Amino acid sequence: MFPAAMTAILRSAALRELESRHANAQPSLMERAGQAAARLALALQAPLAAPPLIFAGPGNNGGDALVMARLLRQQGLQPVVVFTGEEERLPPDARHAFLAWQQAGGEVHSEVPPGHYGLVVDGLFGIGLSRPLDERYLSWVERINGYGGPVLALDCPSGLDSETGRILGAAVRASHTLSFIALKPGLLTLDGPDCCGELSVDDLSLGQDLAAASGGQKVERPLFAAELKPRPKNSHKGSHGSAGIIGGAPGMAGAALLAGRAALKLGAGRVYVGMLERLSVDPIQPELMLRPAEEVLTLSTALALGPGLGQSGPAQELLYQAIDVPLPLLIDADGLNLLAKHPVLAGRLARRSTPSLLTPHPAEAARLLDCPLEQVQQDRVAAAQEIARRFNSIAVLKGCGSIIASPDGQWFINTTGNPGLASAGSGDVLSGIIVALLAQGWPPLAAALAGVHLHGAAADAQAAQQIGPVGLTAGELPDAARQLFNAWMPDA
Ligand SMILES: NC(=O)C1=CN([C@@H]2O[C@H](COP(=O)(O)OP(=O)(O)OC[C@H]3O[C@@H](n4cnc5c(N)ncnc54)[C@H](O)[C@@H]3O)[C@@H](O)[C@H]2O)[C@@H](O)CC1
Ligand SMILES: [K+]
Repeated sequence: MFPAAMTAILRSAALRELESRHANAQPSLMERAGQAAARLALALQAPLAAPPLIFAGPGNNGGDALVMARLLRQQGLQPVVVFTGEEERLPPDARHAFLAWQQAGGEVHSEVPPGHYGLVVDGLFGIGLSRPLDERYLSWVERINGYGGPVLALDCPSGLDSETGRILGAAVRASHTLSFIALKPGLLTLDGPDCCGELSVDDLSLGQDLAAASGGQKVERPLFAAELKPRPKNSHKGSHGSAGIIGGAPGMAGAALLAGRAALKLGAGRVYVGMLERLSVDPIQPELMLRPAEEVLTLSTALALGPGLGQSGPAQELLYQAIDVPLPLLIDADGLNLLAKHPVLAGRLARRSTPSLLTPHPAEAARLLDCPLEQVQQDRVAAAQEIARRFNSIAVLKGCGSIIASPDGQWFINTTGNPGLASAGSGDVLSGIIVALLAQGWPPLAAALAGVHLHGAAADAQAAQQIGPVGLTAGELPDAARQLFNAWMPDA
């Protein structure tokens, strides 16, 4: 198992609750945070050939930075501290750290003294950032980003909203971020991954409390490893389910074929593709069985509806019928747009007793929630949870740091993947991967987690060979995903 701290993601309310329960801990949580930061700085070694430049802000994040400065000084380093707050307005723990720094002989500066610095430490703001940066802080962030050497952000890169991953005016671009207690959603989604650099977590010895804390989890293989089962030698194609893909209106046949090819390569025993565009064979992948869409509804053991479906009358009718078939059902693309337009269909979906999965990108999510796109991106976790709740479905909100939410309130953030996935057809491949797992009998949440994780990991594997991120095509993903999936399987 992964240690809980590597996977737990807490929103600030849960973090504050944990912090207040440990308000009298010895050493204090702030002392532990400073120790962890000093340890990481020392481990980075090379940047310490010159003094570290440590920015300490007006709150407890600044307090962490001041503890760190004191501990580095004890190690014989000569940190230079720039303090941007007001001493008399510091919260108690940070004020204590401020006085301890002074008692240890440290000085605080209000401007950066000229000199050469080996490492810049960003202790301006953590989870307490509550409004966009003003001119003064914009200019501090610009200075930090213009420095050019390694930058270690404490808890969260300043300017990044740790709840949501939004940049509030400007944000520090760190080379390393050390998150305290647990991960935060904003580090993993939207703009967070571009700001954090190499992300690590120190649980400040609260690991025991994390399992009980209410929050989400980073998607890691142990979450679905129980479903990675070697195949019995005595297998036949009927043993591995039949994935059905419905979509492919005239002019959009490629979407359904991509999903079908992905489903085939992720191990569905049979793949039926029911297209509105009547093709008789996929010459690239003749294993795909192309059938009238209505037939696919009855032949499959799991369904994905939407890739290239269009929003015609027949498309709407197919969605209506698919909702009524008691099989695991994934809905993507125009299937989602139809759901958003037709509340009757949405109501029927929410009342289904077999599992449903929705895989919107942010614009589709906004249509489902009938809200502006910005509202979805302002809080991606909340948006995914609301879709899951409203449609009684597992929701996969795609984008940088895809969010997976289930109707029972669980939520997850996936961190595999790269900009190579931001291209046409990539979502169709994801649908194909997930429906293949559903067809093979995977529980729906495990199928969604594994599918999203694998899809991203396949893109990462391609990028590692310079087949991307620029120019990675969706058609190149299924082979890479297949290779990884087989590598992840335990030996028989
Ligand atoms: N409270 C605790 O027990 C612990 C807190 N820790 C640290 O404390 C941080 C949270 O501390 P705080 O709640 O004090 O919050 P921060 O230190 O993140 O910032 C809050 C301060 O910044 C000001 N502020 C917010 N947005 C601003 C803006 N845009 N421009 C100018 N000023 C702004 C607030 O008025 C407040 O003074 C965590 O991220 C973590 O680094 C750690 O030491 C672990 C323990
Ligand atoms: K920070």
